Amino acid sequence: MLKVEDLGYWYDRQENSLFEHVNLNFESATSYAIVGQSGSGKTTFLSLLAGLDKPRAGQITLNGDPINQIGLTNYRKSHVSIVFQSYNLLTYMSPLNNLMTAMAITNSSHRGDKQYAQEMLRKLGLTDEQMTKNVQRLSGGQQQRVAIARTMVCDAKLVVADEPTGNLDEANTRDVIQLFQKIAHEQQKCVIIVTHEPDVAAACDQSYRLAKHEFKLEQV
Ligand SMILES: Nc1ncnc2c1ncn2[C@@H]1O[C@H](COP(=O)(O)OP(=O)(O)OP(=O)(O)O)[C@@H](O)[C@H]1O
Repeated sequence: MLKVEDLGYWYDRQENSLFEHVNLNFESATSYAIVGQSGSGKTTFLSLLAGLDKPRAGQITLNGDPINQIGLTNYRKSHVSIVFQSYNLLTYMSPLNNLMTAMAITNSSHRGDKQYAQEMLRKLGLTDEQMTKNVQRLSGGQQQRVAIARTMVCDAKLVVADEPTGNLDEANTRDVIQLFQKIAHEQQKCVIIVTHEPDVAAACDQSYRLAKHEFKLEQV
């Protein structure tokens, strides 16, 4: 589904490239962990996959089409959902309105379907009362569930997450991993998670380690 071809990246004034000649395939209905030492370039790599930045070398294709030809704005809107460590919800809105807004902006096939959004939030453990109050009044675990529900109501087949469990306790981390597995296997999406946590990486179907400027497939 998503193919990384001869990818290279370096920041201006950086002496060495972060990575070069990276070739990887990411398939639908599969979850992937990206692990590696702090500063090795995991977040940078994810930002290229999400179309937030452009590669210095090589290209990324989605079902055979280079993402720069799809157009990065269009690619981000229609093909990718992003989950951040800090949730990145619209803080002046309720969980329900966060989902309704995301469905409208991304032109989801569920656009305008309030019942569907409520059903998803209920599935993720939010009560009817919680889904209509301001998101800032929810716990971190609940807010991350809302961020995950947001990816579930959008049609994008690629879900990328940067340290999605970084602010969560063990129980919430376990729940969140299970949700990502469901998104991969039940919604047939491609889920790519940058993580420092061995338990999160072990729960994914495949794991890649970024080390010494290249990615190695790691058995988990
Ligand atoms: N905007 C930037 N300009 C210059 N250098 C940057 C920029 N963003 C990141 N870097 C540097 O690039 C390297 C890789 O950063 P990146 O955040 O991708 O690593 P990471 O593996 O995700 O790290 P961590 O695990 O600590 O989050 C680091 O040395 C970082 O300091």
